[in-house]
Amino acid sequence: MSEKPKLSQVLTHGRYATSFDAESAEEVYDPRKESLVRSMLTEIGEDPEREGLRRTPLRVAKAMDFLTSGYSLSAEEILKGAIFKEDVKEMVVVRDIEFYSMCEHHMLPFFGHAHVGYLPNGQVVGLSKVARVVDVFARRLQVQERLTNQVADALMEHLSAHGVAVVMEASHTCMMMRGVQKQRSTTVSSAMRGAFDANPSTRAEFMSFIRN
Ligand SMILES: Nc1nc2c(ncn2[C@@H]2O[C@H](COP(=O)(O)OP(=O)(O)OP(=O)(O)O)[C@@H](O)[C@H]2O)c(=O)[nH]1
Ligand SMILES: [Zn+2]
Repeated sequence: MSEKPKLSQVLTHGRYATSFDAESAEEVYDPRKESLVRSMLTEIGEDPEREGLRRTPLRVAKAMDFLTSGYSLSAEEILKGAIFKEDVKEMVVVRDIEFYSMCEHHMLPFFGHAHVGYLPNGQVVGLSKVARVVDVFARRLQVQERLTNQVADALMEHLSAHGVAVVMEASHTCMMMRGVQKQRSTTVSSAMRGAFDANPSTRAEFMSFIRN
């Protein structure tokens, strides 16, 4: 795709197309969001017309759409068609799935790794879909605890598994760049469902997999 599309450019998530304002010959993507970003730039004392910032409202609008694209996706859509019968009973763990989300308090990034385990009940899921489900919920405004629970509940619902375990470890830039300014603290959250909740040895096995 060329840098400057002739008339329109459909983004990968297909929500908006870019076009050109005939009068100013400026690329336009989402006029309302771009206008809000321009106002924000003015409010913080910047000049939205200076060269380095001219395309910033458009870039920010596109970035925000990507970072919140999880609202228009569902775990069900991702998982349906990716679950297949397999006579497996042993625990499956996908670990170190990197994710990027935004805290709903400050709209600043928090990011880290998710570890997801499940106990199959006669069917397994395509492994990439586990990571995609993490992204569906991460690309929204979140708190880490809710994100962790949503991933666990979605997998539990659609896999008909004996159990699901999710552990997330993240750094919150709202605690690093501002506020309490703690650079090295990380937050760990967990959600245990089914056998992982009921059975300490199942939970311990999962924890041993993600520690090594
Ligand atoms: N539980 C939880 N809290 C979060 C998460 N992300 C950010 N927070 C916290 O949300 C809280 C918001 O509290 P407020 O006191 O309203 O915000 P604030 O005045 O900006 O707080 P400080 O960050 O302490 O300056 C802060 O303690 C943040 O650290 C998260 O994912 N989970
Ligand atoms: Zn925050």
